[in-house]
Amino acid sequence: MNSIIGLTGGIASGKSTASAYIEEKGYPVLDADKYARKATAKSGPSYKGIIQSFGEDVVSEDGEIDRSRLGAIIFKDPGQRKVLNKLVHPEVRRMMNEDRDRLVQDNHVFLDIPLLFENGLDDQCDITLTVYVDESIQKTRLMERNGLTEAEAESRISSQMPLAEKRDKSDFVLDNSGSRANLYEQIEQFLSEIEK
Ligand SMILES: CC(C)(COP(=O)(O)OP(=O)(O)OC[C@H]1O[C@@H](n2cnc3c(N)ncnc32)[C@H](O)[C@@H]1O)[C@@H](O)C(=O)NCCC(=O)NCCS
Ligand SMILES: Nc1ncnc2c1ncn2[C@@H]1O[C@H](COP(=O)(O)OP(=O)(O)OP(=O)(O)O)[C@@H](O)[C@H]1O
Repeated sequence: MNSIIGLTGGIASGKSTASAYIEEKGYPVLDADKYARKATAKSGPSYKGIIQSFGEDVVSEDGEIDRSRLGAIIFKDPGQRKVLNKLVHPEVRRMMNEDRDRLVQDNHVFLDIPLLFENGLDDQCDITLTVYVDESIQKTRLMERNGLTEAEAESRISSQMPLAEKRDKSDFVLDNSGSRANLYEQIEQFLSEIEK
C-alpha cells in the first residue's frame, strides 16, 4: 500500500528545498502554497471573495492579487488571517485531495503543507515529516530570501505554531540547520525507511 506523507515545517525552514529533492527521486509532491496561488489567481475561485473582504487596495495593476500587500495585512493581524484562510483553505483542500487520490494509486505521495498541524490535517496522513531548523537560522534565511526586516520576519514566524512543537508532534524529523547536503542525506534515509 502506498503512503500519504505530510511534509511540513515553518516558514523558510526548507520545505521547498526538501520537496525538490524528493521530486528528483521520483515521488510526487503536492505543494499547498502552489494550490493557494491557483485559488487566489484572477481566474481562481477565491479571488472575488478576497477583493470583497480586503478591498481594491490588494489588487495590483495587472488585476492579480498583490501578494506582498495582502501578506503585510494578514501576517500582522490574526483576525484578517482567519478571514483569508476561510476563503482559501477549502479550495486548496478540494484541489489537493483530488490530485492526491489519483496519484496515490501509483506511488507514495508527499503533501507539502506549511499549516499541516495548525489545521489538523496530520490526521489525514499516514506519516508526518517535519523540516526543522533552529529559530535563529530560520529568521536569518527568511530575512535574506524575502528581504524582510528582523521584526517582519519575527511576525511571520510567530503567525505559525512554533517549529519545535511541530518537530515533537511529527513521526519523522529532517533537521535543516546544517548544509543542504546534510539535509539530502537525511531524506535518503527517510526514503529508504518508507521503501522497506
Ligand atoms: C498571504 C499571501 C498572499 C502571501 O503570499 P507570498 O507569495 O508572499 O507567500 P507564499 O504564498 O509563498 O507563502 C509563504 C509562506 O508563508 C506562510 N503562510 C502563508 N499563508 C499563511 C497563513 N494564512 N498563516 C500562516 N502562515 C502562512 C507559509 O509558511 C508559506 O509557505 C499567501 O501566502 C496566501 O494567499 N496565503 C493564504 C493561503 C495559505 O494559508 N497558504 C499557506 C498554506 S495553504
Ligand atoms: N541547508 C541550507 N543551507 C543554506 N540555505 C538553505 C538551506 N536550506 C534552505 N536554504 C535556503 O533557505 C531559504 C528557505 O528555504 P525554502 O524556500 O526551501 O523553505 P520553505 O520552508 O519552503 O519556505 P516557505 O514556507 O516560506 O515557502 C531559501 O532561500 C533556501 O535557498
